Amino acid sequence: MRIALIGYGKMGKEIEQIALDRGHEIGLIIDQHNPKDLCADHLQNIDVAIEFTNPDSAFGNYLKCFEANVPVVSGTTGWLDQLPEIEKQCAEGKGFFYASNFSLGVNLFFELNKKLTKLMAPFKEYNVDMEEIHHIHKLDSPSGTALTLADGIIENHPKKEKWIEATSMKEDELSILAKRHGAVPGTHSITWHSEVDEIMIQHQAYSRKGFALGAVLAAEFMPKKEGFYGMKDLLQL
Ligand SMILES: NC(=O)C1=CN([C@@H]2O[C@H](COP(=O)(O)OP(=O)(O)OC[C@H]3O[C@@H](n4cnc5c(N)ncnc54)[C@H](OP(=O)(O)O)[C@@H]3O)[C@@H](O)[C@H]2O)C=CC1
Ligand SMILES: O=C(O)C1=N[C@H](C(=O)O)C[C@H](O)C1
Repeated sequence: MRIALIGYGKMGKEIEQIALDRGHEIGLIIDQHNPKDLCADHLQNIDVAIEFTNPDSAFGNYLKCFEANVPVVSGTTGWLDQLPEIEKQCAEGKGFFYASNFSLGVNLFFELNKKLTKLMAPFKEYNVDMEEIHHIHKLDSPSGTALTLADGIIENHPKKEKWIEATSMKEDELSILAKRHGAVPGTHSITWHSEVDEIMIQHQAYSRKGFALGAVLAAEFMPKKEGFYGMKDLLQL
């Protein structure tokens, strides 16, 4: 498979290594210094583009790939206000795969979070909050993963209506505390606490390898596909 890497930073480089190990070819590399190369001519022989850039660049990159009819796998976070336009283009025949987190472990953690929320919801003795810790270079906050976890709680808890990036005493608000520290690849913790005890579930990434492998597996899934896909389609969760 010929892959275009859009974004050649921490994730782009990790993905390149795994893609080469799995026998793929990197046909094009785009970063901030050469974004003009992201045009239909250069994308001609590309089977799939993998996009890991930043919240401001991602949407424009998707549209350029769509113009060239190249399906996109994207892990960039912080652009979801433009999701309706991407969904519209997918309904019209473009191919797009998005995950706030591509690791197998986090996607199992998403399911565990929903199940635990359903179990805890009837017990008013317990309230819930979330903490995420990432490296100091991260641009968006809370993380995309934290927002997916928050959706999993809000959809399954009758009292929680919205998340807030602060400590909240309000019953309808889910507090998310975002911390930035050193080179942490990504740690997410959810704590259900009562006056007498607490139950905590946590996912801690040891490196970016799990994210990168998931993105390459998604890329292998996407060539010639139309529509909007996510990890549930890939992992059949
Ligand atoms: N879904 C998931 O599983 C994961 C998602 N992420 C997300 O992926 C994104 C990237 O993360 P990470 O690799 O750590 O970030 P980095 O900052 O290390 O890399 C970003 C890359 O994007 C490039 N870039 C910036 N603007 C453009 C542009 N207009 N066109 C093309 N390339 C551009 C940068 O170029 P230059 O080097 O020249 O500045 C750099 O190569 C973030 O949004 C992060 O939250 C991260 C890990 C896992
Ligand atoms: O920026 C990162 O590094 C990460 N971003 C994703 C997110 O926002 O959830 C996934 C992972 O946590 C690493």
